[in-house]
Amino acid sequence: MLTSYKRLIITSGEPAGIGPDLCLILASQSLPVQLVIAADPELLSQRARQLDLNVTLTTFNPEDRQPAKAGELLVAPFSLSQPCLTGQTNPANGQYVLDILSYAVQGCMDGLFDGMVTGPVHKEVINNAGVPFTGHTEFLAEQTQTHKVVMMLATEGLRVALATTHLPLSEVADAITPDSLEEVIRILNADLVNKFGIIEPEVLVCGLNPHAGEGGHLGMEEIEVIIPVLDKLRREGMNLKGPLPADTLFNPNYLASADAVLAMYHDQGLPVLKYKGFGKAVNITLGLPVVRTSVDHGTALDLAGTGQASPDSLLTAIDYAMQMISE
Ligand SMILES: NC(=O)C1=CN([C@@H]2O[C@H](COP(=O)(O)OP(=O)(O)OC[C@H]3O[C@@H](n4cnc5c(N)ncnc54)[C@H](O)[C@@H]3O)[C@@H](O)[C@H]2O)C=CC1
Ligand SMILES: NCC(=O)COP(=O)(O)O
Repeated sequence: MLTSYKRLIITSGEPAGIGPDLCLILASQSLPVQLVIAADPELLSQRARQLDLNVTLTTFNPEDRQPAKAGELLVAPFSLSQPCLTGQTNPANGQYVLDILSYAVQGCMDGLFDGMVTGPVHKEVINNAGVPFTGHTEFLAEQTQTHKVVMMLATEGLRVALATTHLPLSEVADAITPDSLEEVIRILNADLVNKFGIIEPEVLVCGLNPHAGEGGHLGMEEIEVIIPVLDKLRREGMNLKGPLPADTLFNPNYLASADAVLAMYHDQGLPVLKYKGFGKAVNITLGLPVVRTSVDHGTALDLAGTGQASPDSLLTAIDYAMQMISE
């Protein structure tokens, strides 16, 4: 019997951070999927020596589909602009990080890969390299010419999606318009159904202001924007609760029956999610034409090359991607 294995591209992220370490740790096990690591092979060899890991690096051949074998990494080779010092970022290598991401997403669009799993990047370094960059989420939307995507993080027992992504706090209220909120909820609802198999998802929607505006005494966005959008979508049959005060929503009574929480901004929802599941959570971009999952953590420059970085979130991200690409 001929088995065709699915293929995931893993982007190794910021070279000075723990991304390369985690890719090397992946080689400690076999998996029923082909993993291709996009990275500089010299960097991987250097980091493997630092970590005392014995890993064979083989150049990726698109004609060959084999599952990931313990002890070996398939590498799609890229070259750093300048040698990398472990733990020390260098803007000269910012474009390397972006080239890898572009290759991965284009490969997914072209059918070379079935999905992409991203290692952590350092947003500031890429900006210091002269390229405006707020995050993978926005970059991948742009590269795939997708008008709207939604960031959602998930861990055991909790999913948190965001109405806005990487925005200065001062711009958040203006960014939550009736149209944008409606689009976000439609994408979230559709992907919970289509990608997660939930028949009638229940979504808890946070207010923007303290106590969800306290009847308009602490802000008008709930009355002017959020409630009308929720009412409209409820009339179409969506199961939406809220707007609920974000400080009391994250309790077992509300969460027991919920399939996801929609927070209005990054730091309203993600601290709760990361408190519950940091290191074992996954970041998923909803609404993209390709499957993209990611680690829940950053570059952890302090841990690069030390052997102390946990691969659990990367493994969770691979696991989610495998579920999302399985037919
Ligand atoms: N997926 C991505 O590309 C993400 C990138 N970042 C970027 O990472 C950079 C650093 O961000 P920070 O806020 O310092 O967050 P961070 O996640 O890199 O570090 C926070 C703390 O968690 C620890 N940590 C992180 N990952 C770990 C792992 N796998 N195993 C064990 N401990 C781990 C670190 O040592 C540190 O103590 C920033 O530039 C940020 O934008 C942040 C979050 C996600
Ligand atoms: N807090 C999540 C995060 O910042 C990662 O965002 P992205 O790079 O996946 O868009």
